[in-house]
Amino acid sequence: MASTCRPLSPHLRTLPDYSVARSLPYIPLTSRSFAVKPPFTSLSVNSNSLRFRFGTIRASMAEIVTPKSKGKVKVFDTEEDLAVSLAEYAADLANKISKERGSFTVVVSGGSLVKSLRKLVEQPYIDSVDWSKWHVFWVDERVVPKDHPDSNYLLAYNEFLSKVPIPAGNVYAINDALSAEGAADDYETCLKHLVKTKILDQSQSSGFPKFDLMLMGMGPDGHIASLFPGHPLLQENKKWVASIKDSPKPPPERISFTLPVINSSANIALVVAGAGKATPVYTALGDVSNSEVLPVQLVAPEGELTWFLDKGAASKL
Ligand SMILES: O=C(O)[C@H](O)[C@@H](O)[C@H](O)[C@H](O)COP(=O)(O)O
Repeated sequence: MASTCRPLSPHLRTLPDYSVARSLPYIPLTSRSFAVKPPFTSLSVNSNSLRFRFGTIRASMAEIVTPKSKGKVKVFDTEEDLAVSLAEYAADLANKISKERGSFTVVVSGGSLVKSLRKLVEQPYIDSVDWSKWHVFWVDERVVPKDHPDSNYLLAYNEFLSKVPIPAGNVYAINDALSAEGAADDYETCLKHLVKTKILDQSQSSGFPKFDLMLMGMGPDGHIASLFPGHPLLQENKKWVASIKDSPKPPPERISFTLPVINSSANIALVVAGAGKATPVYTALGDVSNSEVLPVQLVAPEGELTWFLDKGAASKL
């Protein structure tokens, strides 16, 4: 069956003016030192320079290198610094991959992640990124109409998509006319079609789709996407997209990429800010052996994993 692979719903189809937010933020350069505890193997403090048309801004950052499977960990003084660096990371990756492959497949979550993408819609990226190559997906979506305040699509549309010239046909929102199960199947069919047409890569080793970049948040309980601690959906190893009707985080009905899809990614950025998430961050990155493995601890992509943390989220490391 051909997927509807819905782009923008009709009432949201008109993209507003995206030539927005051209003002430069002021980010003070500060220095910071971090103590290194096992299992970290090294730590460096440096400053990230971003050259803008009108000058240079700097974001202060410490980088921690963990044992390979835990990825690269970037710790920023502030969430503002984090957002600056995240924009540079995403734009660089997008430009490199778009040139190599002619398309760039990027997946976003809901939640605070979307706000952390705000620097991508500013200069220099608004002009320097080839937005026509972007194909945008959701790692999870709440099964609500697209104009519902709980919709991850609506959130991304308001904060990001409406501000950049990504072609409407490259935005793959769920079909909100279907049940959770139907929407998950439909989204999976959509992905299969995109693999066939070579817009979306496929992992040689797992056979699951291989997205160029997944940008994901993490909940305070260590959940990622709509994969929650102790939930049977964590065991799903055949489906690409699954439905859930008992999400502990409201609303209860959602669809989610499964772990094998997440872990087939070429790049994953886990973006976590705030002291309220320090405990699961410590569980995932510190030298902890917990009895119940958190979903975030199961993130182990084929490619690169990079954590973007602010100092609140990193405060227990
Ligand atoms: O639809 C959702 O609920 C999200 O996709 C979810 O996985 C989110 O990313 C985390 O819950 C983190 O959200 P916060 O960053 O807002 O805590």
